Amino acid sequence: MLDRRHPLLWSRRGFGLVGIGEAVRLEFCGPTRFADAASAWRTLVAAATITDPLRRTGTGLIALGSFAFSDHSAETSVLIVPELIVGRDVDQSWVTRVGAGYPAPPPAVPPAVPFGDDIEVTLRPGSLDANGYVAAVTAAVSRIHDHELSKVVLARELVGTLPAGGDIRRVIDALGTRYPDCWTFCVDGFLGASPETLVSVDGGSVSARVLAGSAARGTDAESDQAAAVALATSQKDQDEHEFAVQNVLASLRAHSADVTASEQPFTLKLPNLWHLASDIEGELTDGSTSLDLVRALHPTAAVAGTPTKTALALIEELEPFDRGRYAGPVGWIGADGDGEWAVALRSAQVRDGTITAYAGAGIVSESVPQRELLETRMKFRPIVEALAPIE
Ligand SMILES: C=C(O[C@H]1C=CC=C(C(=O)O)[C@@H]1O)C(=O)O
Repeated sequence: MLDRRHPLLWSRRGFGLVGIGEAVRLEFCGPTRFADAASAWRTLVAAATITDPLRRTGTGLIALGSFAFSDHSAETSVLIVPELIVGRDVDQSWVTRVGAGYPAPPPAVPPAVPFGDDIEVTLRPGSLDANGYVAAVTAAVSRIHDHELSKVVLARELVGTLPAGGDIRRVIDALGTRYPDCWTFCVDGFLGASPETLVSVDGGSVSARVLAGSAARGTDAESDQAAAVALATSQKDQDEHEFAVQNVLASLRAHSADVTASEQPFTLKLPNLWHLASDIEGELTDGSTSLDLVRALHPTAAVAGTPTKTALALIEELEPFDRGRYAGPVGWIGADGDGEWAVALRSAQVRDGTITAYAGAGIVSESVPQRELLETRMKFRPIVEALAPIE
């Protein structure tokens, strides 16, 4: 189903949107990228004639989007309206056709093209190797001890070369199969499987899933359970998590008077690690679209730090690379403004035969640099393993 050359996908469990072709491509950059995208989307929707007899999540006119993390990134942020959208939920499937003429011609879903050969890519450190990362974390901890900030999220990249003609649909398929509880996405060559919902808007309700605080899975049932309990009771992880929850609540309060977080974080089990997680819910009071809320929320403390401005400045100082779309918002928006956006974690950008994967860790005053390095290694696993042939 996925377009081999330009796969466009958003999916989790039984829900999925696949885009084929590009009817409209909108590009944005710089500090105004979210505001520009929100306003461009309103303009586009106002000019469109939409026939949507099903009127359910993901039907009608939609755009898939991916945004750069930093205001200063050289990476473009995009909203792509596919020519053809194939949607699926647990009980129904649909096809939406987008065209310049009206009425739109009947949808013709192209035949599925079989996957190409297995892909095998070895990823190597990019601009920050293991020692460089440990040094950056050490520097960050000392800045936290100097009371410049409370938390900063530091990332590193791994880089590899895709074999000529490599079919990245294999990578996307592996991510979706191994991480069914994560958002599997691919937009404009940027792909991944993220466990973190930045924001979801559905018929006036807003929700988010905040993640911060991680632990390795155990090697057997007993040690796995012990790892989850240790995470749930670790003061360091609780503190790191609380920064992230408070940050999201503060951003959403302006748009939802009754927004609340689950009383205690819970432990979320993923194949590669445990996370501390909190679900946040509320009713929207100001008619914001999902893109308006993306703008209000990004960057959260789970990917930047606390306070945000100081953390962003330290990231620019200590990370010798452009994060591109890693840790930026990725997702979709519909004509009514509803939509689902994830924080683009466990992700990689594919461009001109090169694949760059990213992973980071939240650094707080008790952080041990070598442990944070190991944590990033675990967070690379989804991408690293999706790039290895199935055994
Ligand atoms: C920055 C990443 O994870 C964030 C999300 C969940 C847990 C995190 C942590 O425990 O450090 C990070 O804040 C990443 O996966 O690259």
